[in-house]
Amino acid sequence: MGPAPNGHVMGTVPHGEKEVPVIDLSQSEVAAAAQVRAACLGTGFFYVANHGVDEALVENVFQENKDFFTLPEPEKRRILADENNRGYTPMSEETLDAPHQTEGDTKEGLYFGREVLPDSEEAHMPLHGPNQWPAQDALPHYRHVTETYFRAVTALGMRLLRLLALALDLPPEHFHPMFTRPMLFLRPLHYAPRRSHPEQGIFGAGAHSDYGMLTLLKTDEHPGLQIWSGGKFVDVPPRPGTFIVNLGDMLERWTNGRFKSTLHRVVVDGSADRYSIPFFFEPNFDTVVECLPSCCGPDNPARYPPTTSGQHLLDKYAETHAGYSADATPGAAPITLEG
Ligand SMILES: O=C(O)CCC(=O)C(=O)O
Ligand SMILES: [Fe+2]
Repeated sequence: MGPAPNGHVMGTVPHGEKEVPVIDLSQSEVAAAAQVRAACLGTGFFYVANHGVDEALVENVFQENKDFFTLPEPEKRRILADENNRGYTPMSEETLDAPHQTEGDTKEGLYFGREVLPDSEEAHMPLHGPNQWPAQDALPHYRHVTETYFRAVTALGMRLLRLLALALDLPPEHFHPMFTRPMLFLRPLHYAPRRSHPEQGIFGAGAHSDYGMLTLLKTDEHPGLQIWSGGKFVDVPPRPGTFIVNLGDMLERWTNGRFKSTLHRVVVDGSADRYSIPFFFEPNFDTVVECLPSCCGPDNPARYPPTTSGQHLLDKYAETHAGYSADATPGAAPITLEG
C-alpha cells in the first residue's frame, strides 16, 4: 500500500484517530485552542503531546502504584476510602454502569485529593480533608512521588484551562479565579487480568461519563479505553508520551451542551494487569456553574438551572455510590448559590 495523501501509510491509521485527535501543546496557544475547540465540539476526547510532564516522573508514579496494589489486601484496607473520597477502593467495589453489569468493575483504586489539613477552615466542606497515605515503612517514596506528580498534572490542568477559555471565546484567564481552591482528585487504578465480556456484563470499568470539568488520564501500554462515537464503542489506544484529556458533565452543563462529555468504558483482554491514573480537575467547591455567556442567548436559552461545582459533584456521587448523599456529610456547610 502506498502512502496516503495525509502522510500516513494507508491501513495503519490507529482506530479512533478521527474521533480523538492529538493536539501538540508546543504550538502557539491560539493554534492549540482552535484544535481544542474542534475536539470539544466533537467527542470531547483528545490526546495532548509535548505537555511538559516529565516521563521519568510518570514512570515512577506507575511503579509506586504497582507496588501499592501488590501489597497484601489487609494492608491496602488499612486506608479504605473515607467520606471525603480519599483512600483505597477495593476490587469490584464500584459499579459504574449497574444496569449493564452483572458484577462490579474488575478494578481497584486509590483516591488522593488536594491536601486539606484537619484544622484548615476548608476542612468542614464535603470532599475536603486530609489524604490517607500508604504506610511509609511499606512504600517509603510513595507520598513524595505522588505529590510531585499531583503538582505536575495540576500545572498541566491550568494550562488546559487557558486553552478551554480561548476555545469558548473567553479571555484566557477566565477560569483561573475559580481554581484558587480547586477540587483535584488523582485516582491510580489497577485492572485485574480478567477478560471483560461485554455480552455477559463484565467490564474493567462500566460505561460512564466523567462527572466533573476535565479529566487528564495516563494509561500504561495496555489498551482498554473505549468511547461511544457514531453509534458504537471505538478504541482509544495508548499513545506513549501523551495524556488523554476528556471533558466531563460539569463542563457540558456549563457550556449548555455545546462541549461534549462522552460515554466511555474499559474493556480488557485479560492477558495482563492494566494500570491507569486519571486526574479529575474541578473548580472550587462554591464556583457557580451556570451557562457561560458565549454559550447561550435569546435563540439558545440555558437548558440547566445554575448549580455549584460542589453540589454538582455531590449530586453525581449520590447517583452512583450508595454511601453518598448530597447533604449527609457531618458538619457540611449549607450550599448556597450566589447572586
Ligand atoms: O482506565 C481508564 O483508561 C479510564 C478510567 C476512567 O474512565 C475513569 O476512571 O473515569
Ligand atoms: Fe472515566
